[in-house]
Amino acid sequence: MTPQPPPSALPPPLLDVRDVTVFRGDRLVLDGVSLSLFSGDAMILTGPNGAGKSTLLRTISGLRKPDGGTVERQTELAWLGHQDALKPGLTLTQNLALAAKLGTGHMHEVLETLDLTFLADLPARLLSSGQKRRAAFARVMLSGAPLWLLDEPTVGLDVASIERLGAIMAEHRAKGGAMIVTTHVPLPLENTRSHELPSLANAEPLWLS
Ligand SMILES: Nc1ncnc2c1ncn2[C@@H]1O[C@H](COP(=O)(O)OP(=O)(O)OP(=O)(O)O)[C@@H](O)[C@H]1O
Repeated sequence: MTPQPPPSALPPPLLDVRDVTVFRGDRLVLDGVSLSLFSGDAMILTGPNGAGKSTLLRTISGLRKPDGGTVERQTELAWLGHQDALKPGLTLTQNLALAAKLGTGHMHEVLETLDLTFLADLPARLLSSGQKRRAAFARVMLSGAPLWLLDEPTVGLDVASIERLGAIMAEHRAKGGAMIVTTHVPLPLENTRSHELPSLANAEPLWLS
């Protein structure tokens, strides 16, 4: 007979970050950061400019390796960086075509949800900065990934768009997704957890032994 887990056993976290240390140049930016993320979680990553929020998200995403510690995840992720990464001469739909092909989201649905349908055939160079940010976020939705790493998703967004983003995030969590979000403005999200990164900017340069 297959042994069953005890009824009280918690499911494993979608993401488990243990004692992560990262240097940039000769500076220690992340010093032993640990956090876990479970299905339905929304974690707000806070800290002053330069505290290492983007560095942590890039490390979790696998874009850079930690100098110490481990990052374990049980699921696919989608990462939204500072750059919107849209090709100016391609239309919005053309820009999103690859993400739609590789992911499980539906282009029509995602454009509608983000109020981008009326811009679908416009070259990206003609989009406003807030529209570009929404377009970049469309890639995250198109991926269908359960784990979202969102680096300042609200930059350039108006109040209505921030409200819409909050609703999208809440729906993602309700479906079992999870996210880490860096932001310098309050988000319309309930029951969030927060993780504050201290600024190590004034620390003496250190070297790995
Ligand atoms: N390529 C690089 N080489 C060396 N140092 C870097 C590099 N990129 C970033 N840094 C440094 O790493 C530190 C953390 O930067 P990071 O962008 O992760 O901070 P942040 O908390 O996201 O800041 P912000 O709130 O301004 O977006 C900063 O001191 C920055 O100067």
